[in-house]
Amino acid sequence: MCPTERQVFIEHLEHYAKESDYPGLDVFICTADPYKEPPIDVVNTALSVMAYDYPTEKLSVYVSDDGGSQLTLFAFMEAARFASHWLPYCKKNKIVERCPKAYFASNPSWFPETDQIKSMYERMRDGVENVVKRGSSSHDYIPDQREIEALSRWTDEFTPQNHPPVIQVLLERGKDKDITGHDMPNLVYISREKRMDSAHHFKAGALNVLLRVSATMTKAPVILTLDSDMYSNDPQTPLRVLCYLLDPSMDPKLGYVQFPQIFHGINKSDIYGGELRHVFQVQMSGMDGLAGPQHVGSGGFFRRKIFFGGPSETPEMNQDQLTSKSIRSREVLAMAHHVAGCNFENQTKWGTKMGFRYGSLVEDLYTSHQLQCEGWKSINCKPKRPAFLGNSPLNLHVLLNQTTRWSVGLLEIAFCKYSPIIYGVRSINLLSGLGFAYYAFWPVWSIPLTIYAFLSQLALLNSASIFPKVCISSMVL
Ligand SMILES: O=c1ccn([C@@H]2O[C@H](COP(=O)(O)OP(=O)(O)O[C@H]3O[C@H](CO)[C@@H](O)[C@H](O)[C@H]3O)[C@@H](O)[C@H]2O)c(=O)[nH]1
Ligand SMILES: [Mn+2]
Repeated sequence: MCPTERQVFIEHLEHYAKESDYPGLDVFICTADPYKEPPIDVVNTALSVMAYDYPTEKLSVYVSDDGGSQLTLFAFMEAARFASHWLPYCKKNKIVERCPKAYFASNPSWFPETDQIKSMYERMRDGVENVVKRGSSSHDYIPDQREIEALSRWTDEFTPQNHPPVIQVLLERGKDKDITGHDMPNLVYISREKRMDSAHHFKAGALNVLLRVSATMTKAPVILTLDSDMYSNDPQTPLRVLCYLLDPSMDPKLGYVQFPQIFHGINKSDIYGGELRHVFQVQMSGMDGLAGPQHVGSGGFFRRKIFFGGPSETPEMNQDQLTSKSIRSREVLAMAHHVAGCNFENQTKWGTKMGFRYGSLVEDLYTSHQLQCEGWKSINCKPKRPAFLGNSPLNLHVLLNQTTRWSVGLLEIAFCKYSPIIYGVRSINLLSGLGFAYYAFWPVWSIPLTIYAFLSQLALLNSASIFPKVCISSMVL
């Protein structure tokens, strides 16, 4: 039991891995509602990771749109065009802040092309915001026939809860080039199939579709999960992760590297405690001193294989590599649509032994507990410059909604057969298990807290004493 803080030296990475040996990286970004999570913010998150200091031929970004919204797809079509200017701009000028919204808001140093890039960004932003305000994209503004066809899949029968899968490759590396002629990373939009009569399992279901679709296209050994509002704040983050994953002396059971969620825009007094400092700054370092921190939904770099069995098992994955084929080829797209179907998981181990686990709204804690019970370890990575920055609830209504969702999800974990107090007590060390149990039973705190909030006032009104008198003998204890 020893709270752990770690440090890596990225400049030493080159001593034990050449750039050509870096593993592929698939980034998963989830969004679920174009009105609650504005598409321009999701686009900013995607652009910030597309501009990572990582070999472009190894980088792919997959966006899951559970809102099944034409508006989000339209925003990404615009983003793909803007990316061809933004990525070379960042790399040429060694920009650190690669989320365009944050960059232009930060009063950046001015380069000769900054004015032009800024006005391009503003044009894209205004275009996307106007389309969201109007509620639909007008085909007159779209120059590309392929894009018009993609957007015309939104027919009258198409609703967010009932629609076929939509998968659109917006950028393909090796084919699409930026304005300087360099490759751009893959960018793929996915809206999985939804039917009223089949369970979609919320975010866990979306992530499992991303796991499968990416396996038909790129199958990178390393995966990063991000919420739509968590943009990258440091382009060197994947290299930092490689310092752990490629370290020859590292425990081979290391399954994932977790970054804390850090929020921006919280007011100084943080009246709702939205910073969650006890979780992200204190408890995760403590868990790191045991078997490792839990996954916190966003900012987790996973080895793909951990979703297919324990460290000693041979992963039950289809080994046929499709990576040599174009991701726009008919075969690859047919397979991708097939695995994004809502009946694909029937009678399979998805959600029980494979992928993100179903059964709790807090799928991150639930899945990472089970992964640790299977023997996987994790690491908490907390660099000085936050790797990601996200939004936290800024009003009481959103906060109460989030707390209710978390409480329901945590109690689902506390009282199921995978409850940390009964499941894995032998395979995971006792203190780690207690750590997970502490989270799972966290909503129970509401009972003593509510009593404490009312009892003293009621006692005062009724002139009753609730505390022992100083003179009684038990007070000595
Ligand atoms: O059916 C769904 C529901 C949610 N999401 C996405 O999941 C993410 C998190 O959902 P949000 O509504 O923002 O929940 P929060 O309570 O803010 O999220 C915290 O808690 C979740 C549950 O533990 C974690 O998954 C998140 O990473 C963590 O930031 C967002 O990007 C959503 O777009 C989906 O993709 N499909
Ligand atoms: Mn959120």
